[in-house]
Amino acid sequence: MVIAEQGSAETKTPSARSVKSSRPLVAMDNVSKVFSNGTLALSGMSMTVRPGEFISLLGPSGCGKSTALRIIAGLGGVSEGEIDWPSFRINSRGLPDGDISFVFQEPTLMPWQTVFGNVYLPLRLKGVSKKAASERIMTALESVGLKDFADAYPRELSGGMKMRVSIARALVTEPKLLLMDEPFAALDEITRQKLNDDVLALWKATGITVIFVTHSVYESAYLANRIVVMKARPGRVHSDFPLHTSLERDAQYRTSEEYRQACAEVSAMLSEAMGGEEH
Ligand SMILES: Nc1ncnc2c1ncn2[C@@H]1O[C@H](COP(=O)(O)OP(=O)(O)OP(=O)(O)O)[C@@H](O)[C@H]1O
Repeated sequence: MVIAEQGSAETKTPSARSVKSSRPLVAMDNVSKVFSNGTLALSGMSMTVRPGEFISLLGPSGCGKSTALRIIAGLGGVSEGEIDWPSFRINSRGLPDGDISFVFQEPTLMPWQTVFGNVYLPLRLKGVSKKAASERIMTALESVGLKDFADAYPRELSGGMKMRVSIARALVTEPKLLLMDEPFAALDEITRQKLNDDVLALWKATGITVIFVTHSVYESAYLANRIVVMKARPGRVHSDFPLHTSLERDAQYRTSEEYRQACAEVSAMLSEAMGGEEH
């Protein structure tokens, strides 16, 4: 059995690192979101995120995954319920200050800036001089394998490399929480798999907490040590469970019986969340 019982106290990660039951990073409590056009995107969504977790937020299109992620990032308010950031500094607007980075589906790079200049942006906005930022920028670029491309312009990079720049830009501020909204959906399968491995390596190396939105059962079963499946219309949590594996998540894992079983079980959970629809 790959999927552990819901609420199991210990969650093994790909590297068998155990997530300590410490103070949550973020807690969504009974959150509802109604947009100004009347769309009820979320209703009664609750989810607690603990340090060191790699959570995959999985659900059908339009179920409110991005909305939930944006609310966690402080990019959108709630209509009802509460969002609590017990581990973050809170600014005068009641929002977490720094410590959270967002990677979108599009790399959203500035074409007139070099790779270095793009990664510098969040530090520049914080008032850090280029000289003082330089080492951190180069470390972030090295962590995504782009140290030799600091002087290149986005037009000179492949889609996968642009996404790596976007990840380096998110990491350069050394955030506690990395929010990723279907970051690899537009990439070819091989590049996607490579970037999945890179994100796992970064997660293991830094101990950062990740919430990763995806449509893909395969991607979520490969990456996450906890899966939150959302139900649509209005969006809320359908199931929330840790994903145990005794294996390293690598090329061998992709062809293992354990991964096949994990995919089958996550897929069954997603079908249940969709009321038995095909996905
Ligand atoms: N700014 C907005 N104004 C009005 N409705 C919105 C807005 N943003 C999202 N919605 C609606 O809220 C619902 C949830 O959207 P959201 O983008 O969060 O879903 P999602 O699960 O991330 O979808 P997908 O997987 O297709 O990206 C959808 O019905 C969407 O049309």
